Amino acid sequence: MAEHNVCVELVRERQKCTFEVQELIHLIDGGITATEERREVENVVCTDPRIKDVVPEEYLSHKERYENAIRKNCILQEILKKYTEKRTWDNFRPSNKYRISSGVVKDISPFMLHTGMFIPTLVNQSDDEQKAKWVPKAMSMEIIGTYAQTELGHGSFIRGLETTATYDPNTEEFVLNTPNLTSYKWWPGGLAHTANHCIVVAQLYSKGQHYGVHPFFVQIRDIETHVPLPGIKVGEIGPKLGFQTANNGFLGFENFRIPRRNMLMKNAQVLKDGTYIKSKNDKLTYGTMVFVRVIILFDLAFELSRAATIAVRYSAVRHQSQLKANEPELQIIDYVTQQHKLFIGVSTSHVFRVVGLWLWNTYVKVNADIGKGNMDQLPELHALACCLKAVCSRDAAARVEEFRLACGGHGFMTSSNLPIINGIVSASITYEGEFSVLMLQTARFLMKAWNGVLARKTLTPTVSYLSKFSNSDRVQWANTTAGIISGFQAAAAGKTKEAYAAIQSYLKPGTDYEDAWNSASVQLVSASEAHCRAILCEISWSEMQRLSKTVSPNLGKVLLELAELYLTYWSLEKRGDLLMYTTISTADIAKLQARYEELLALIRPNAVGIVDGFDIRDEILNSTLGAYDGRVYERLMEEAKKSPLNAEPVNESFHKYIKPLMLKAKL
Ligand SMILES: CCCCCCCC/C=C\CCCCCCCCCC(=O)SCCNC(=O)CCNC(=O)[C@H](O)C(C)(C)COP(=O)(O)OP(=O)(O)OC[C@H]1O[C@@H](n2cnc3c(N)ncnc32)[C@H](O)[C@@H]1OP(=O)(O)O
Ligand SMILES: Cc1cc2nc3c(=O)[nH]c(=O)nc-3n(C[C@H](O)[C@H](O)[C@H](O)COP(=O)(O)OP(=O)(O)OC[C@H]3O[C@@H](n4cnc5c(N)ncnc54)[C@H](O)[C@@H]3O)c2cc1C
Repeated sequence: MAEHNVCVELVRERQKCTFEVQELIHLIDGGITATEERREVENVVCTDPRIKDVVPEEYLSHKERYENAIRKNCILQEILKKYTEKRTWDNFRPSNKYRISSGVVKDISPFMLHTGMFIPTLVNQSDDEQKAKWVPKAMSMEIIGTYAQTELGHGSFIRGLETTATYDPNTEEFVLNTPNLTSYKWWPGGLAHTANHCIVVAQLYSKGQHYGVHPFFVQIRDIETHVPLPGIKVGEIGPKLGFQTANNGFLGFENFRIPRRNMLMKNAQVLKDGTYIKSKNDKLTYGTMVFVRVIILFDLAFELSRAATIAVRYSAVRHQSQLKANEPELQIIDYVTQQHKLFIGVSTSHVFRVVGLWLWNTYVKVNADIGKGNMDQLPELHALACCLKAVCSRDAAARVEEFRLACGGHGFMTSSNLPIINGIVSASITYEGEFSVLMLQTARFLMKAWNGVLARKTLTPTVSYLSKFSNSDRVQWANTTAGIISGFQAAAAGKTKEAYAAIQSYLKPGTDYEDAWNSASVQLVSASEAHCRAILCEISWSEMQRLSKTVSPNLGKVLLELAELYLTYWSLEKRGDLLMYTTISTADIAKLQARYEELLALIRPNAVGIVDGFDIRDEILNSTLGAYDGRVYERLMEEAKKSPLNAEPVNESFHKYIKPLMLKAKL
């Protein structure tokens, strides 16, 4: 970016920066080559003239917006394919594909479920022969798919799904049916008019027996004409709070037949005569959801980095109010309340990225063990993925909303892109497992772990701290990062113990365990949250410490400041818990508050440099407020002028309605 076009505030901010921004960019990307490759492909995509919209997408009708999203995403696929053929991008991460898609359409790609869930399910749930047949076609986009699990009547409770797949040994086919209105598939992204195939999760019946939900590979449209196949009822579910271009659909089946080998058979099988071969673990059917819950953390870190870049740059450009009489109006970033709104969001993006990588590595290891037949660590991975997906999505939505508020009125403009990012992030609290539902899954694991504590068993690594803090009432507090982490673990242990005790207290004679569980469930969710916060604090601190040793001292210092800010912010937010479960005093809290304010001041000079370190191109930011040059007001006006209402000085509604109204008023 040519520095001469940059507004004076951002030039000054960049001069103040105490570390090398390029070094931070390489750290986030995973190396210099990775940065170069990402930039190369972003450059090719974002400078393609076919990608640029003449009319901003938010002015298009619902239908036009979808068609435009498809057109541009097809160009993106074409470019990516061409480049992948040309060279091997060893360092080009899958997450970069997602990142680039934000430079193509502002909202969600209708192909997201193809990449995010259809392909992963084919890879993880098909046997070798099925994989060889389907995966190359899906990878090359010869076929386009989605993941159809949720129904009108059931989303969370997968065992309650109603779509049936009944095996007919005479023809060696499954017959798919949608028995009720509530059994219609409802929500899958790209299902409405994009996909010609999908993974359908349905209740399996064979030889008159019911075997629970299983995944099936189903073609729903003709490959040539795209017309829905006979027996398929498919359409779009309509506008939503966000995800306008995701093309979410509904789907019903009427005696729709698929070959026997279209059941994904890596885990369970149905033989030609209808004999059912059970999976080693029936929860492996839920494997794609675990995978997606893990990668959602990267997505949240990225969306937070976009919102942070917009709000921090804008806050450096924007001047408002005088702190002292006769002095110039302050850059709003110099108000400490503004720093309080901004910097925790910046640091949270780093925390989610490093914890996301840790979770990804855990996932890879556990998955490799599962491949060798060892399922021992699956419950721990499931419990981790559930609470991290739930808490991080909720936190990310709160942070994006705070960034929007930090931009005042202009943050409410669609052209700021904060409302669209808000919609994208809010959706993630619900999809891939609703917040409370996932938190209660982790709580199940915690209750079992507490049984282990009582039985003096050795606990699995992520809950081993429960044993350490099981006996003491209030844990000794220390105003250090190690002390904070111990404090969070003590709070998690205390809450787990209390939730466990609450269940026991509700378990009066004649009360079922499930009812006692329900009565204690507010406490169970609270225990899950505390456990998750302990993990976020412990892992982010150890990872940021490790990373800080791999970079220059100046950058290392900034990374540690961001990590400490995260710990200190959450200690202050959760001071009530710390007062209950540790010996923290009011004097200790005052010290934490003082350190927090000190950290805000330390981060302040580097704030613009830190968000520059996310290295998000203007085309991917899509924001009038966040562009690299800081020409906020010019861009707001340029975008306003694009409103179709500004194409004519007098709108015809004046003559049709307003004038008659005014004339009637005169009478
Ligand atoms: C290098 C990185 C690459 C990065 C690439 C980045 C690219 C980014 C690109 C794209 C991003 C992808 C974005 C994708 C967008 C997705 C859009 C949304 C899609 C969807 O929403 S699909 C639908 C998702 N639906 C759900 O999530 C439903 C939620 N419900 C459930 O999961 C379950 O029903 C339940 C867990 C709530 C309950 O199940 P149930 O069978 O009733 O089980 P229980 O009786 O409660 O428990 C039984 C037992 O099983 C354990 N268990 C449950 N689930 C699992 C599991 N998944 N794995 C392992 N174990 C499980 C449970 O804990 C119980 O154990 P216990 O009895 O206690 O021992
Ligand atoms: C933008 C978006 C995209 C989506 N994409 C897809 C897709 O591609 N494919 C697909 O299959 N699905 C998709 N979904 C569906 C999504 O996975 C479900 O909406 C989600 O799993 C929640 O299920 P539900 O809607 O049935 O909510 P419900 O389960 O009905 O939740 C409603 C309320 O009930 C509460 N509740 C439910 N069960 C319990 C319980 N056991 N204990 C306590 N409280 C409970 C919840 O906490 C919540 O407050 C998408 C959803 C959205 C919003």
